[in-house]
Amino acid sequence: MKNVAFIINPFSAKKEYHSFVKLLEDKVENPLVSISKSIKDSQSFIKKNWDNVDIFVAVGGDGTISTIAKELINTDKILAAFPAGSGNGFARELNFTKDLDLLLQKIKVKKSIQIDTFTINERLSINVSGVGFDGAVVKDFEKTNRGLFNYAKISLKNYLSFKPIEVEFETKYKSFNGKYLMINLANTKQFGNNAFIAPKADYTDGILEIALVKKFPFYYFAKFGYQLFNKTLQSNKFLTYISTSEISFKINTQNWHLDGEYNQISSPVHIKIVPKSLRVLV
Ligand SMILES: Nc1ncnc2c1ncn2[C@@H]1O[C@H](COP(=O)(O)OP(=O)(O)OP(=O)(O)O)[C@@H](O)[C@H]1O
Repeated sequence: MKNVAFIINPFSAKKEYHSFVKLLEDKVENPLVSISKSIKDSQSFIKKNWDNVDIFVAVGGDGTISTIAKELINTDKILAAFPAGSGNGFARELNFTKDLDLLLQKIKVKKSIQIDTFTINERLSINVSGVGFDGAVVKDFEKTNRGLFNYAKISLKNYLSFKPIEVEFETKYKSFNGKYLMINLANTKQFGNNAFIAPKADYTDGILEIALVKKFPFYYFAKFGYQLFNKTLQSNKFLTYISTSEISFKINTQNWHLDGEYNQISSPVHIKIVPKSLRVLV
């Protein structure tokens, strides 16, 4: 199998990493594999193999996929994924599964589509990013050994004491000014683990769904959770959506997560969709 490279993040994919390589070697003769110990490792591997690789397969979670996507934006190179993270939101939305045979079949056919990505003060996001409560949760979550259980535990622990963030939008959207639990920017429908924050999001429409979530009473957690996993948040009274290709606002926190990775971003923020900027294997 020529022109394909597999970039494995041994941190997100620690459980599957050795068995994945073994399985790959059983099915593909001399696969081009890189075990990436850092984002820099991935970047230099991609640079070194740029001319002889058409499809870069990220083996890891959304954070890994995002760091590899960054190198492929606005080029003809194709991104693929073998999901091995804790949430795998992007991989789920783009129909990447743990079925290696299926992935190899798709690689053979080499069909791709161009999807939107977006930037927050020039930093790239491909899936769902957010500020406020979930930014703070991700900050604490990164100190644990990850997993859905730790995520739920940290969320509940932080919730009661969390002070809503204050947001002041540009003139066009000033009617949305106010205090929020969190603001999520959704290019695809889900955070990961089939938690659908924006059931109407479409990664090919040139539009970003901005989910504005008000702080709800603690007893409401179960209902919010139910609707989140049931794709019915659209009707939730604590939630409003703005559909736009570009937006700016001032905000009194720097706690963001970009595709699930904690980031500090200074206010004001400018968010912009980059239409059809990433080629993805389908
Ligand atoms: N290309 C890369 N090479 C090595 N490490 C990376 C790379 N990209 C990201 N990382 C680091 O690996 C860690 C885990 O990444 P990743 O987000 O892929 O897994 P996850 O959090 O388990 O999955 P998910 O985002 O789907 O929940 C992060 O701390 C991240 O900074």
